Amino acid sequence: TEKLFTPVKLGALSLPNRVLMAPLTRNRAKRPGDVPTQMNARYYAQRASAGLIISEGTQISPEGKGYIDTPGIYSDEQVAGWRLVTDAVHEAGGRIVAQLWHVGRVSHISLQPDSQAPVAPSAIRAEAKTYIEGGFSDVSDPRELKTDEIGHVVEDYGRAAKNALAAGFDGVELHAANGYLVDQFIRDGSNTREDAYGGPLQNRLRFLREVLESIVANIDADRVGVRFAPFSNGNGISDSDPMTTFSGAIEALNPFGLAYLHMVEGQIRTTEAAGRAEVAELRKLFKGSYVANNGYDRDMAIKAVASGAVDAVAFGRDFIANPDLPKRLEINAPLNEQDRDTFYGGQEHGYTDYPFLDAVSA
Ligand SMILES: C=C(C(=O)O)c1ccccc1
Repeated sequence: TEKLFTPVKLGALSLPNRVLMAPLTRNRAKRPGDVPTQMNARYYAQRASAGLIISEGTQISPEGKGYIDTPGIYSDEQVAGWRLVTDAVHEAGGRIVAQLWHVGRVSHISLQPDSQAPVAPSAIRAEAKTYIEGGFSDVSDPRELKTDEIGHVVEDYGRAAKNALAAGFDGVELHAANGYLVDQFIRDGSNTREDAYGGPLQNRLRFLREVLESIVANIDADRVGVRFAPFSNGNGISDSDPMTTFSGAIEALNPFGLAYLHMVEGQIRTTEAAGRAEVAELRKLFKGSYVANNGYDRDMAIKAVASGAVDAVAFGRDFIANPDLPKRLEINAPLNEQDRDTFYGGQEHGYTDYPFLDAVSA
């Protein structure tokens, strides 16, 4: 059988196959309090045949929220809600890690505590939109985090990792991609700080290092993954030299002994550039398991894993529409049509009502 459908160990995580469910924001947490629900549990349990499920981004604090109805992982009620999800996934024989998320400047004052300005490394507004009550909106002007505030955000990541374990997750993935807070510190287009967190690359990587130290103080490093998107300009992020910046970022990961590096290989939400030469060069720098993402289809995924350069492939939108994606890929069955109108927000329709193959063939 193709290597894509064989077991793999990513750190301490033993997976039955290499078809992973990528993190997918679905904006279906319960109000008030951004709490995961039984409906979320059903959605994730339907997809338990994934080698590993990476949860949707879950904000580590109220300030870390950037879109309407995304779930948090900082309150007791949210932890109890996530417990419903992990129990359901485990009962269905699956494995799931929590993607720890802080949006930084990609937010709106209507989503912030006391309608305050979103926080960021520097007071530079992102050329980005978010969705709030009533629809899309430009993101708000952020304020710069004071040097002595940064430690509190670092602690919020550690607490979120502890909460993820308490909620029954098998591990965590640090969201360091797609122009959100960690990415904002790493890149020179969004970080113009003049303290120890800005300027030279090693300073811009300081926040990443401190956040990882805070996380691995609460959960074993071989249960921790990191997601980068070196070549994406999504959410208005930019860097003057992505290859140098992310070579340094990947080298900063190596001492931790992490479970995996997850890389969006091109522009987010497009399919260009997967497998580009620079990606192969960055891949070689990471001394650990590598999860590839960005528009892979069945043939590309089979080839990438068979080549040995890629240990697993994360599929996003295909997993929205196909709860039994690993089986469909293995037997090369047709995939369900994706309904983009129900990707973000709503209830069961377009969430838990996509058909399984046997339902279709019966
Ligand atoms: C968490 C997201 C990301 O990483 O791009 C996201 C947020 C809103 C819509 C789609 C995706």
